[in-house]
Amino acid sequence: MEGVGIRFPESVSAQSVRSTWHTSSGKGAVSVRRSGTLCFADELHRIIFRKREALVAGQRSIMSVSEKAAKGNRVDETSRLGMETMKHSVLVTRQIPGESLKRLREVCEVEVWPEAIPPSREELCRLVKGRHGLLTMLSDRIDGELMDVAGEQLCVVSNYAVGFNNIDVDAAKTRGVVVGNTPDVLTDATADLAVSLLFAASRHVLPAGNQVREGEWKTWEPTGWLGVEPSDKTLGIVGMGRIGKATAKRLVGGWGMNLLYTSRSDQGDVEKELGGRRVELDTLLAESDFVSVHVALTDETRNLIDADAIGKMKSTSVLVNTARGEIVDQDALVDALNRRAIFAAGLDVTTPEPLPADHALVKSPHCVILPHIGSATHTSRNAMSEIAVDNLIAGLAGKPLRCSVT
Ligand SMILES: NC(=O)C1=CN([C@@H]2O[C@H](COP(=O)(O)OP(=O)(O)OC[C@H]3O[C@@H](n4cnc5c(N)ncnc54)[C@H](OP(=O)(O)O)[C@@H]3O)[C@@H](O)[C@H]2O)C=CC1
Ligand SMILES: O=C(O)C(=O)CO
Repeated sequence: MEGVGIRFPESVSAQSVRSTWHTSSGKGAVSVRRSGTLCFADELHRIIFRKREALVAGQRSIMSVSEKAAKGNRVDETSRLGMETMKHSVLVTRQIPGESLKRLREVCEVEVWPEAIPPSREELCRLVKGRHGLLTMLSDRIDGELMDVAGEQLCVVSNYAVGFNNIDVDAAKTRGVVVGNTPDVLTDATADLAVSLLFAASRHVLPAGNQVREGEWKTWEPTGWLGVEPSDKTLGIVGMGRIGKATAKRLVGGWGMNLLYTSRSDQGDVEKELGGRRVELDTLLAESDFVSVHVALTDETRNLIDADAIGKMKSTSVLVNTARGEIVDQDALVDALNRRAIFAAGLDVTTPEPLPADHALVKSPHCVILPHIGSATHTSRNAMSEIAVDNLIAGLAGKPLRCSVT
């Protein structure tokens, strides 16, 4: 019997290759050489040579079936065989830093969207067709419709972010698509930025700096640019997750702030370590001098900080948001800042992103807005690339993701 030249790893037994082929194709004699090459009987051999495309499609469906069966983190031999015998096709929706894409290219056919601006919905729909995996950005909306456009073979979406509100996780689950994210490695960078925003907003850092740039700095003013200080004041952390905790550690440890926080889950360790008190949101807003938002964006947290919530804050307080723009009602925030109902705000996230330059928040002298740069350090972004690629490769192989949200 002649060999068709499809190699499989030594770790996969000849018997399992034979039975995998038989159960998946339902026909065709097969033999397995010691060299680790799968060989087919004549007729099938000819078919395969004439219609190589069909073989690839067949293997794709083997993969798709086996990976859907492998949900629940089971790895089966078919998946491993598939990894060895075919090249998956993946789309990376933006250039990402670091070397990890080289690793991806060794196991997959990789297309990277080359532009700095994300693909439009229409372009994304065109690009995802036939892909087995997607490495996506937080600006890409990955919903059931898009997954259907991609096709049944899609098995993994690896988000280049810890937040995954851009992905319809339920739609992914029902389609047997696993979803990964990149937690932990960006926690310090994002907490550092939350603290930077807190100071920038409370000390007018940007408008004061602009005065110098614009040649408007006339003299030292005893009453100019007066701000507020965090030392010994009360910090309110909305959402005591990884970044919330890291932000609290910096401000409680460094500036001796008192800590209030909201959390659905018990955070006994935070109370022990930082002496914080878990309270209802209303209490936190009313008693805090600085409020920093760190909850994930979900249907329950959308507009969590609305006009009513902002109305409970002290007129001397500062609001910081590094989580997601949709968590804060921006119209209510504009109104509060204009009325000086709160002292200032520092935002790394807005809705939409980018926020138009003529938006009232951009124009407000009491609001500092950054272009969503919380995780933008070499260390964090390189580490995010590594995790995102690890997630993608694991998902294609039907293995448990390094960081999974499904
Ligand atoms: N600006 C930037 O560049 C970055 C922004 N982010 C944003 O920060 C967020 C937090 O990241 P991270 O700390 O790593 O995530 P975590 O999962 O550790 O923390 C998320 C927090 O959100 C809370 N939460 C989740 N769902 C709800 C809900 N329905 N109602 C109330 N609270 C809820 C969780 O509370 P509970 O314990 O009660 O479940 C938890 O405290 C990300 O989701 C992302 O949106 C992240 C990185 C960089
Ligand atoms: O990871 C996230 O969720 C971000 O917003 C950017 O790193």
